[in-house]
Amino acid sequence: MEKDKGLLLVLSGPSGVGKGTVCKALREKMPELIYSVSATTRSARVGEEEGVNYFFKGRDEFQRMIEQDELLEWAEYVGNYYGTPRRFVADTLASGKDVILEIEVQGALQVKEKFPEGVFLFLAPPDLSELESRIVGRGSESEETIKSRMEMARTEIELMDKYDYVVVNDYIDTACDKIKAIIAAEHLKKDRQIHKYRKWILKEV
Ligand SMILES: Nc1nc2c(ncn2[C@@H]2O[C@H](COP(=O)(O)OP(=O)(O)O)[C@@H](O)[C@H]2O)c(=O)[nH]1
Ligand SMILES: Nc1ncnc2c1ncn2[C@@H]1O[C@H](COP(=O)(O)OP(=O)(O)O)[C@@H](O)[C@H]1O
Repeated sequence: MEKDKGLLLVLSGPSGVGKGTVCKALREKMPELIYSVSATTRSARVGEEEGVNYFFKGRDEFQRMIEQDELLEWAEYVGNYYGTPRRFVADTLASGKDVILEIEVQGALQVKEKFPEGVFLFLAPPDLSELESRIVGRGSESEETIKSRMEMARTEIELMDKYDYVVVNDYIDTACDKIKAIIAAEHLKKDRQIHKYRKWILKEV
């Protein structure tokens, strides 16, 4: 019999909302969750490692990956390209494990077109002023970039209703707990475990 496929989870939302932070905390709480490492043309930041944070590519190599259909989705974001290697996601799902993609909104919507059975989570800020404080607090952007990220955030928030779930990132721990509960519920639904529990309670197994 074919092994059950894992769940494809897509965590998205505006820049600075806390996707990276929440995803890291979630992976610590759920080590069984497999993280998809993206390819990007942006240069590595201090402390980032090839194959761990990203696969760092030149523009030509990235273009080749697009042409050879090696990416499940890709997007240009603030002057750089980002994309999800297709093969890794397909192989991991086929082996029965859950995969999480942490990607921006344009890419998430492309995945939804190709893979509607995925679980699409939008991480939302408690409000726009808190989002701005987080971007400013991170200290990685110039004033001009902050302004363009805030403008982009408004457009991205407009697309929130295309997602299956909206999780407000008020506190990292509670956001993680909400995502964990969503994953558990999606498994129950997918694996039809409710039937198994019913039989078990009625002592039919
Ligand atoms: N579409 C898409 N977006 C990605 C991918 N990998 C990362 N991103 C998103 O690209 C944006 C910029 O990422 P990065 O340069 O690491 O900056 P930071 O996440 O804002 O610190 C973030 O919103 C990431 O979630 C990918 O494979 N595809
Ligand atoms: N729940 C939260 N409460 C307060 N600050 C947060 C929270 N989640 C993330 N942050 C902070 O907000 C900033 C942006 O988070 P980051 O994970 O880099 O966002 P993204 O990956 O969405 O761009 C970081 O400085 C991070 O420490």
